[in-house]
Amino acid sequence: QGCDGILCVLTEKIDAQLLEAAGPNLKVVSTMSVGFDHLSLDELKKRGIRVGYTPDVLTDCVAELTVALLLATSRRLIEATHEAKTGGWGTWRTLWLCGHELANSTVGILGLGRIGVAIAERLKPFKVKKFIYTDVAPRPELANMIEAEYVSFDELAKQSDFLAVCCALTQETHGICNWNLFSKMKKNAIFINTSRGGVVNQEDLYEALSTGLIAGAGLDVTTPEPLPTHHPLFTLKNCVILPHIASASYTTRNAMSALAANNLLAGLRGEPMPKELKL
Ligand SMILES: O=CC(=O)O
Repeated sequence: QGCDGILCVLTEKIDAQLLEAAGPNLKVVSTMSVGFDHLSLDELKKRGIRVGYTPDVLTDCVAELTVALLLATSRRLIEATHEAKTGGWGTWRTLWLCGHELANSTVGILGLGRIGVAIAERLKPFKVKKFIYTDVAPRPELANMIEAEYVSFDELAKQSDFLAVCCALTQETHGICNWNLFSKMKKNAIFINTSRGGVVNQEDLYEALSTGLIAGAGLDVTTPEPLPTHHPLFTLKNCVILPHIASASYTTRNAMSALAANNLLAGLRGEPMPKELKL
């Protein structure tokens, strides 16, 4: 109540109720995140409150984690360490713990932005054959950087050996990764999500993974967060779940903190913010 600025993280909902409670002094909301689906932008705009966020500084870190999660899922690393530790490691067996490799594969990106480009740049040296992407419209400047081809949503589903979700959570993308998508994907496909849990219909994903419709999924984000430990997805060997750590390096979290603080201070002083969200 009565505060001039709010610095928040992605788990804190900034909605009408909170803004009402804060009252008319509130000038700026600064979130320490690139995502802003936890902010009611209409309500903020209506009240003339400025918004800061932290794009760019986390791109490399998030892309790196996405590649790590993709490899952990496709090469079954979590299962493998578990087997090694718990006595499952017997004689060398021809097809034991086989996974899927990136060489000669098609990688699909759902929502091509800075992070999608950074992921593709990192995957290219693994000898990926082709990058494809879909978005609301073609994004030639970004796509040219990674020689990615624009395809329809259906083609993305059909052609991808690896599918990385990199889009923001909006009304349009809510639940977009559902049975319609999974049922068109290849049996060997690996689904990776480091954006927001809300883009995935988790019941459909569970069905797809447990019936072998797709080969595996790596999720850094879920609904809800934390995902309850009894959630069915945790029972699946072909589902690797991380606790939303994509930007968790010391360097990146320090950069995000500093940027969020500087956004807040600039907003309070009525100066241009280093990274302001245009409302
Ligand atoms: O998920 C993390 C972020 O939005 O920064």
